[in-house]
Amino acid sequence: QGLVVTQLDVEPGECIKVKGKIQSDAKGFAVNVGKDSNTLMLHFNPRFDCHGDVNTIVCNSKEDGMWGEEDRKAEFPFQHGDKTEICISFDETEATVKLPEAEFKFPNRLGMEKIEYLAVEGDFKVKAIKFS
Ligand SMILES: C=CCO[C@@H]1O[C@H](CO)[C@@H](O[C@@H]2O[C@H](CO)[C@H](O)[C@H](OCc3cn(Cc4cccc(/C=C/CN=C(N)N)c4)nn3)[C@H]2O)[C@H](O)[C@H]1NC(C)=O
Repeated sequence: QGLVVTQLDVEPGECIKVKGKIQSDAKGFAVNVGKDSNTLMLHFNPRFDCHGDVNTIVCNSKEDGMWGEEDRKAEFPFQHGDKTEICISFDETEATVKLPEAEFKFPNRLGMEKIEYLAVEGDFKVKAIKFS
C-alpha cells in the first residue's frame, strides 16, 4: 500500500502536486484522486509493462467500486528512474494532469465537486506532496 491522504478538501482550480521518483525497474504506478478508494474521479495509471500494456497511460474512473471505461493516452512521457512532478487539478467538466512535458485531460464523469482522497500506488517513491 502506498501513500494515502484522506480528509482533503481540494476544490476546482486548486492543484495537487505529487513529486517523486519512478523506480528504475518500474512496471507501473498509479495516482488516484476522488472521494475514497471506491469512488475515484481519476485513476492515472502509467504502465511500463503490466496487464499486457507497454509504455501506456491508462486512465479510468471508479464509481461504487466499479471501474468505468478505460481511456488510453497516446503519449507516454515517463522513463524508468525519472524524477517527476504530477500536478492534478479539476473543474466540473474534467480533470487535468500536468507533467513537465505533457498535459492530459480526463472527463469528470462523476461530477465531483471536491477531491477528498489521494493515493499513490506502485513503483513510485513519493518525495513531496503540495496543495496549492
Ligand atoms: C484484456 C483483458 C481485459 O481487460 C483488462 O482488464 C483488466 C482488469 O480490469 C484491466 O486492468 C485493470 O485496469 C484498471 C483501470 O481500468 C486498474 O488499473 C486495475 O488495477 C487496479 C489496481 C491498482 N493497484 C495498485 C497498483 C497500481 C500500480 C502498480 C502496482 C504495483 C506495482 C507493479 N510493480 C511491480 N509488480 N514490480 C499496484 N493494484 N490493482 C487493473 O487491474 C486492464 O486494463 C484491461 N486491459 C484492456 C486492454 O482493456
